Amino acid sequence: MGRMGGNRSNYSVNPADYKLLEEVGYGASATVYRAIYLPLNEVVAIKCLDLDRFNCNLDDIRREAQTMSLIDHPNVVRAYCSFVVEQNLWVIMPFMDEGSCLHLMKIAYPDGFEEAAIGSILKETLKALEYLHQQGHIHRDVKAGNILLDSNGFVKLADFGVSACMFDTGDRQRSRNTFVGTPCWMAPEVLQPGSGYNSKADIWSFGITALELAHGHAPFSKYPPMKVLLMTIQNAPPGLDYDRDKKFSKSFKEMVAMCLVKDQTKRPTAEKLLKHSFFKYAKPPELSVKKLFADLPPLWNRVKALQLKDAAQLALKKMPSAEQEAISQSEYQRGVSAWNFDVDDLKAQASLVRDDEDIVEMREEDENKFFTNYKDATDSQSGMGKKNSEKLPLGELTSLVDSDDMKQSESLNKKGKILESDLQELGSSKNIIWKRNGSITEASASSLEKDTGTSKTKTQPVKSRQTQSGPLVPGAVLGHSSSEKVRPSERFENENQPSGEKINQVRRAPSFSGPLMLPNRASANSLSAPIKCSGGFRDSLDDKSKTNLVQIKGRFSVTSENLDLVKDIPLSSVPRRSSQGSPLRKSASVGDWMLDSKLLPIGQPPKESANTNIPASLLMPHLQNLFQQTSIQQDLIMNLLNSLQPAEAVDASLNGKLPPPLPRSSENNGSVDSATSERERLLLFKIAELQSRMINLSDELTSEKLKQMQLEQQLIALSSQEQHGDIREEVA
Ligand SMILES: Nc1ncnc2c1ncn2[C@@H]1O[C@H](COP(=O)(O)OP(=O)(O)OP(=O)(O)O)[C@@H](O)[C@H]1O
Repeated sequence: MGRMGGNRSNYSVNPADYKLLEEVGYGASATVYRAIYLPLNEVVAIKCLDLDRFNCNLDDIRREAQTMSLIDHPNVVRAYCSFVVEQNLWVIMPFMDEGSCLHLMKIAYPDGFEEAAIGSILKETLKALEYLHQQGHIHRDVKAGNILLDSNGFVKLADFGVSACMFDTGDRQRSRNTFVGTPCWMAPEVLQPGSGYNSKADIWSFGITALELAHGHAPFSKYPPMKVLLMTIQNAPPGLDYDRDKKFSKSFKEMVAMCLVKDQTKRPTAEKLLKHSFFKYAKPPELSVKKLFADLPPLWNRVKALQLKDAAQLALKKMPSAEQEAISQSEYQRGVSAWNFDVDDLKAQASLVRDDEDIVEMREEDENKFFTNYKDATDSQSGMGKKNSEKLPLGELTSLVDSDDMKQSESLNKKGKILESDLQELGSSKNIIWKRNGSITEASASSLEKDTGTSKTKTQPVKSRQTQSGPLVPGAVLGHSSSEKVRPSERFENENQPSGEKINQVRRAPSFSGPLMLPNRASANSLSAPIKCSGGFRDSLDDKSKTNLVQIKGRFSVTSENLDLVKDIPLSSVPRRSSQGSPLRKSASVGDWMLDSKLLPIGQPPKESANTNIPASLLMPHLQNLFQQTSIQQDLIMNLLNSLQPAEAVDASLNGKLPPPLPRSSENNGSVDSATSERERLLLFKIAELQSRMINLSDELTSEKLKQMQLEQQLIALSSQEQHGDIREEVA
C-alpha cells in the first residue's frame, strides 16, 4: 500500500493521474473506489457521484467543495480535491481501509459491537462533531455508514458536504421544508414544520447511531419511511432498554438518553457530551477498534461478498413487470435513506394516517415484540436458534407475517394477497456473515430485522446533462468529448480486458469495477432490502399541482398514497381499469402512483389540506390507486395460476404441504370464489418455496466463493512461507 495522509495541494485534478482499483463502497448517491494517485504512488479513495442523477447546481457543489477543503480535523474525512469528469463528480479523499462501521457490522457483527469498541468509535465521532459545530457546520447525516475506520483503528466521520448538497436544489439553509438526512436518524424537530433546527439535530442522530452500533441496526429501521417519521414525532424517544440491553453499562444508557431528548434545547452540545463519564473512560481506538477487523479479508473482498448477497436479493426482485408493479408499493414502504420531503404534504398525510389507529398506537415495544415473536417462532422451527424458513409451511409463514404489526401489508394479506416481497423476505433466511476468525457462517435470525430497514438502490442516468465540467477547486477544466463517454452499462464489458487497456478506460469511465451486473443495487450503506429509486430528479418540483407527491425533491419520490387509507374494499365492485384510462399513472420511480391532474374532473384539486374528515377528492385517488393495484395483483395471480400445472398443485396439496387457508375479508367472499382462493394459496406457497430455494442457492454460491477466496489467500500465504523456508535453507 502506498503512503497515506497526503495534503491537498499534492493532488492534481487530472483524472489521468488516478488509477481506479476496486470498488469499496456504494451509497445512494455515489460509488467509492480504492485508487492510486500515480504521481505519488499513494492510495486514495475516490467517491464518484453521478451528477446526472440529481438536479445539482454546480455552484452549490463548488461552494461545498471549498468548505470541505477547509475542513481539517483528524476525525473528519476531508476532501483532498474534487473535480468533474464527464457526468461524475470525483472527490479525492484519504482511503479508510476498513470501510464503514455499517459494512463491518453487516459482514461480521450483525448484532452490533461490544461496548468498549462503541465507546471509542462514538468518542472519535463526537470529536468530529464538536469540531464541525464549532466551525458553524451541521453534518446532517451522522450514521454508522458514514463512520469510517482504518487499519490502525482510527475513526473518521465522512460524507460531510458534497453528498449532502447533491440533494438540494438551492440554498438548503434557506429552504425550511427540505431536509437532507436519513429518516431513522432524523431528529423530531427536523420533521416539525417551522420549528427550525440546528447542530443539536446532529446530537440526536449521534444518539441513534449509538443505538445502531449497539444493536446492529437503527431503531425503527424495519418500518416504512412514513411510519418512521410519524414514530419519531409521536412516540417516546428510543433508547437502550434497562432490561433488554443488560450487557451495556448505565453510563452508556444515560449518555444515549441525553442525546435522544425530543426537546432540542435540552440536548447537550457535542462539547458538553464529550465530558460525559461514558467518554471519559473510553479506550483509545487503537486498542478497542483495531481488533474488530482482525482476521477479516480485505475491504474490497468484503464489499464483493455484500454485493453478491445484494445481487441475489435483487435477482429475486427481477420479476415480470406486472408482478413488479404489484410489489412496488411494498418496496417503497421499506424505507429510503437520505430523502427530502415536503412538510406540508407530510402533515396532510400524517393526519390521514392518524385515522388509522394501528399506526398511531405503534410503539417501539411492538417492534421488539415482533422480533421476539419472530425469533421464537423461527427458533422453534429450526430447533437450532436459526431461522429456516424454507421448511416452514406457508401457514407458519403467514402467521409470521401476521404477527408483524405492520398493518399496511396486513391490509393486503386480509384479501389473501400476501405481498410477494414479504414472503421473499421471510424466505431469505440466511445471510452470509464473516466470523471474526475468518470462517463463514450464517447469520442468526436476528439478521433478518436488519434487512428490513432503510434502503436505496442505484439507478442509471436517464437524461443527458449539459456538460459543465471543471475543477471544483482551482485547477484545470477537464474536457471530454461526448464520444469518449462510457455509460455505466459499458462498465462491465471492460472487466475482462487487459489491465493496460482497462486503466485507460477507467480514466474515461469511473464506474467499472465489480463483476456483477446489477440492474439495481441495494446500498451497502443500508441494512435493508433494496428499494427502487426514482429515475432521477423531477423537474418543476415545486409545482405541486402536478402530482400528489409527498416527497419529490430527493432521490426518491413518495406519494401521499397510503395503502391503509382504504381497507377491505369489495373487489366485486371494482371495475377493471387499464392504466391508460386511469387518472393515476405510474411514475418511473418506486411504483408510486401519481395523480394526473389533467384527467381529473375540472375543479377538483389534486391535493387538499388534510383534516379529520377526509375529503372525497383526496380519498378518490387513493381508492383508485388501490383498485388499480388490486386489479394488477389479480391479473398477476391469474397469469401465474394459468402457467401452473394443475397436477403440480394437486401433488402439493396431497403431500400435505398446503398451508391452512388464509384469512379473507368477508367482503371478498361474495366476489371471489373459493376455488380461486385455493389456487391463490397454492400459488403463493409455490412462490415462497421457489424464492426460498433461490435464496438458499445464492447463499451457497456466495459462501463457496468466499471460501474460495480464503483458500486462495491461504495458498498464497503458504507458498510465500515455503519460499522463505527455501531461502533460509539456502542461506544455511
Ligand atoms: N474514504 C473512504 N475510504 C474507504 N471507504 C469509503 C470511503 N468513503 C466512503 N467509503 C465507503 O463507501 C460507502 C459509501 O460512501 P458514501 O457514504 O460517501 O456514499 P453516499 O452515496 O453518500 O451514501 P449515503 O448517501 O447513503 O450516505 C461508505 O459507507 C463506505 O463504506
